Amino acid sequence: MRYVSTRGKAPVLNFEGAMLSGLARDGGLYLPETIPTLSGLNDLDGLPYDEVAFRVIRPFTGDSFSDAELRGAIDRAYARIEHAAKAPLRQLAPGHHLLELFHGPTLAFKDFAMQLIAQLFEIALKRSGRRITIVGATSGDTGSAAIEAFKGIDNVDVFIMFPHGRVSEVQRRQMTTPTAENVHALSVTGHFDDCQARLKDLFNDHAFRDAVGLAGVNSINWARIVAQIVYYVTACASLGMRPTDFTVPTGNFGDIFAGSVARAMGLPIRRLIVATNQNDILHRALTTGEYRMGTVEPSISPSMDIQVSSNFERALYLAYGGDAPAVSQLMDELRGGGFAISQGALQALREQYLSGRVSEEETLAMIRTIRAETGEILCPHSAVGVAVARRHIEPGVPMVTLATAHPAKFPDAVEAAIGLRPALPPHMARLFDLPERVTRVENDVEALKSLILDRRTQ
Ligand SMILES: Cc1ncc(COP(=O)(O)O)c(C=O)c1O
Ligand SMILES: N[C@@H](CCOP(=O)(O)O)C(=O)O
Repeated sequence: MRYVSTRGKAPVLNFEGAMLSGLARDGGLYLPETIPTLSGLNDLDGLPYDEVAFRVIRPFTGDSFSDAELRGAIDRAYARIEHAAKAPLRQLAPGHHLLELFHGPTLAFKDFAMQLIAQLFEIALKRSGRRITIVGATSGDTGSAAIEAFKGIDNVDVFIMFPHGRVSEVQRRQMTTPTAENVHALSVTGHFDDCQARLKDLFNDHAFRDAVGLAGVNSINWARIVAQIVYYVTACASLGMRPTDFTVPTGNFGDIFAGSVARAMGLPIRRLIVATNQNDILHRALTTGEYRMGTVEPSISPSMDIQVSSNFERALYLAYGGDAPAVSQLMDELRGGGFAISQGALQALREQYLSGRVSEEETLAMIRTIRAETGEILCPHSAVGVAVARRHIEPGVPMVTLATAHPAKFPDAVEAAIGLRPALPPHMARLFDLPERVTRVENDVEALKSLILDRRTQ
């Protein structure tokens, strides 16, 4: 399996190379040259999650990992997800199901991919003896999942940038309370897009990149996307492999893009619906054909307060028929504030994705409604998804909404909706008693570089 960059000017790599690179050297994102077909779809129902994960991920990894290495990594990763089904489906209403992705150690869907890639990084680094520096940008959940998954792993230093004052207190404490010396939480002035832009600046400085062995674990990393395909497969298997719709709370477009790869592998996914909060650039782009940046308004679903949606580049690459120069041109225009999608590409995108936007009031109302109707307490991101899904349910077609985080990660929003604060699970009971370790950093790439050079293990 060979991986190519969306911008067409980076070396073609195998799975391990693409995984350890994160962002391609030309600034683009890696994609496989072809998407493999998943055989035996009708034999998957009832199989353990780990077995389905092996069958889904194996075709992407090529000769990078032996079967035994991949199975071992999967077993160790998913042993940490505290639900027998790992990603259980819960019926909210006839025909509407919630795919619960928050039973991992940091209570968000990110654990599914992060736990696995930490295992794969460890195997690859042990084999090569290389040392790397992971830098990540987070609006709260990627960072906590990365710190949890990579803390204490040999040959890796981890630096996570989060926007100062714009993550929930639980998310911040998940990043600032671990004591492992190889992890560093950085509170950056600005918003998530600033963190993500600085991350790309670091990758695009090749001298720095090579000096520190820079690697990325955001969903710019193809290995993240691969691991996120698996739960679409288990959901379809549980629903009898019949045409099914999915609604996905969306920010960086990684989770929904994994759904489109699942469909390309042969899954009977009928519609993929992008659900955004008031930061609705993706909904506007799919509706109008114009991808134009405005200002980010902090919301009660902060993990989706994003304007530069990194994986949209992968979707554009496919919609433009693999025309890397066209994608590079759009990304240049994005630096000036936005771009217009060609008619042909817009039509191709609309064949792949529908979309909807949910206001703050609608999000709160949906948390209340679902609590009253079913007893389930949604996190605000999942509530955005459920609200959009309910506009699109059609008789006879199951709708699955991805529940991307546990409500206890966002107690203020939940309390504003239903007047109670959901309890953290027992393994996080001491979170508010632990001392925090965090460094304040300006939104400045040179300041970040010197901090990383200074703190990383030599
Ligand atoms: C809880 C939660 N829901 C939804 C999203 C959006 O997912 P994606 O960035 O893959 O679109 C995120 C952040 O990524 C998140 O943390
Ligand atoms: N919502 C995310 C933003 C980063 O997303 P990623 O999937 O690209 O890592 C977060 O919680 O950090």
